[in-house]
Amino acid sequence: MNLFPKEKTIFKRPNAELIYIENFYETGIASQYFNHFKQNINWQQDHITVFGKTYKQPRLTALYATNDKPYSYSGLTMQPLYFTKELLQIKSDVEQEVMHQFTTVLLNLYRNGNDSNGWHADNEKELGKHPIIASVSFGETRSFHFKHRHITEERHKINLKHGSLLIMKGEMQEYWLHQIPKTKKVIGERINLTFRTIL
Ligand SMILES: O=C(O)CCC(=O)C(=O)O
Ligand SMILES: [Fe+2]
Repeated sequence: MNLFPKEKTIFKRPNAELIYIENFYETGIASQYFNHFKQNINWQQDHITVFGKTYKQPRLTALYATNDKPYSYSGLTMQPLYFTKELLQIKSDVEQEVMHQFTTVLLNLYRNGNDSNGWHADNEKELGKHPIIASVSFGETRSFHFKHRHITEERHKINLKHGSLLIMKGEMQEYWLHQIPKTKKVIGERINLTFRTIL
């Protein structure tokens, strides 16, 4: 039980709302989760197809869900494994904060600064219109960039820290793109969990 109120930063932008909670998990707990997921998740390097060309994804991923619904993006279909006890605990912590139920978590392991996640929106049709996406980060801080599709001045960054929670809602996936760019800095690993709802 955390007796300190969690500090929330709310970014209200045209067609989007983001909420960032830096200390969602305290450092010690976040480090335990990092080590646990590093060892126990079924990490895979899948191939994606973009504009007819096939590439190795520049990070490792895994999919877990409370149902058997697959998740498809960039020409790739992932079949989920069933949630583990640790993933269920985090899902329940996040659900209490967001007041929304999730079915699925996509995990990303960025092995170093060369791993990345290119400009995209989480707008697959199985997520429904205007999905709520909750993203938990463990390990190395990485910069999360987001830009509006039509308003060029609307371009922002948030450093996603160890133990943080970022919530994306509203029309964000329709009007904005986001990415985790590569960095030339020599940095360690980062694990990210993005909770989604696929019914
Ligand atoms: O690693 C992150 O913080 C973002 C992950 C992401 O955008 C995704 O998996 O769709
Ligand atoms: Fe995303």
